[in-house]
Amino acid sequence: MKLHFTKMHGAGNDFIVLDATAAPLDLSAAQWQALADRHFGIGADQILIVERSTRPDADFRYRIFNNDGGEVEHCGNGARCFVRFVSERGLTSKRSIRVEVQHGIITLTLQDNGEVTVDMGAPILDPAQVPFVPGALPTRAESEDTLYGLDINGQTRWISAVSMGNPHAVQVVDDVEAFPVREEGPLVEHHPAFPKRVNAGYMQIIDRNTIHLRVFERGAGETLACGTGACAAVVAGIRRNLLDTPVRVKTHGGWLTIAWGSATDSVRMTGPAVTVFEGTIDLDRLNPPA
Ligand SMILES: N[C@H](CCC[C@H](N)C(=O)O)C(=O)O
Repeated sequence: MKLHFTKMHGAGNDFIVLDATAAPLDLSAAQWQALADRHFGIGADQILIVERSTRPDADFRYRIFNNDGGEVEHCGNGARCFVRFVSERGLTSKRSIRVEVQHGIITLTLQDNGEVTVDMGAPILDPAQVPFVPGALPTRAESEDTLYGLDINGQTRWISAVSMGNPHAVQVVDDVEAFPVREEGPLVEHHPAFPKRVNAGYMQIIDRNTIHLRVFERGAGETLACGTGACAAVVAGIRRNLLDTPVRVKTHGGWLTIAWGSATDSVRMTGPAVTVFEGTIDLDRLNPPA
């Protein structure tokens, strides 16, 4: 089965984008994983599926698969690429579109300078909805936020639990480049207090309007940037009274700008969305390792 795809990235977080507006695309988790494999397939952090929405209040539907083959609720960098994709392929003449994701409707807008702004909706702060089950974990109040102490390799790591539709555990660290993100990230990702696993964010506060951020993503490992992770980190930093909106977020793949007014406000993310190349792949020839 031949598949036409577009390879894109948002601040270095890279995607295979597939147009399923004419016909549905339902592959197995193993096939998604094979497509995203960087040696046996095309290679990407996530796969984005573009569909028409059946809802009257949305133009498109957006499905996301991590490179481990699992379907997830949201992808912020992917949302920016989504609107560039539908615009470049002539699937819409609108510059601002409403897109149905698992947890609601988001609005994506192509800016005149080529960047994209996404209204990501309000953060979800109720632990049960993250989902996060703190149980008897130690807690610490800091301004409006409640921090939870995870035992990671015998060290207590204090995290904020935030959902942007997908789960995030955000830590503040002194030096994000020196921190053992790749060693500790998987331990946070699979911590039993997160029944659906979790994206592990590590932010260094540069000043009240600037952070450096690394994210060990659920189902993908450390990526060059994580859009929902940047939103979750800024929400946590503002609630801890460490940051003021708007916040510039430096990632290994580039800069994002995140704005958030208050608890019920939407988080607004602005950043790049780049089309790298297009191609065709024959699914029947994909031979991932057993
Ligand atoms: N790994 C994430 C999905 C992709 C999020 C990220 N690439 C973004 O830009 O938000 C999860 O399992 O929730």
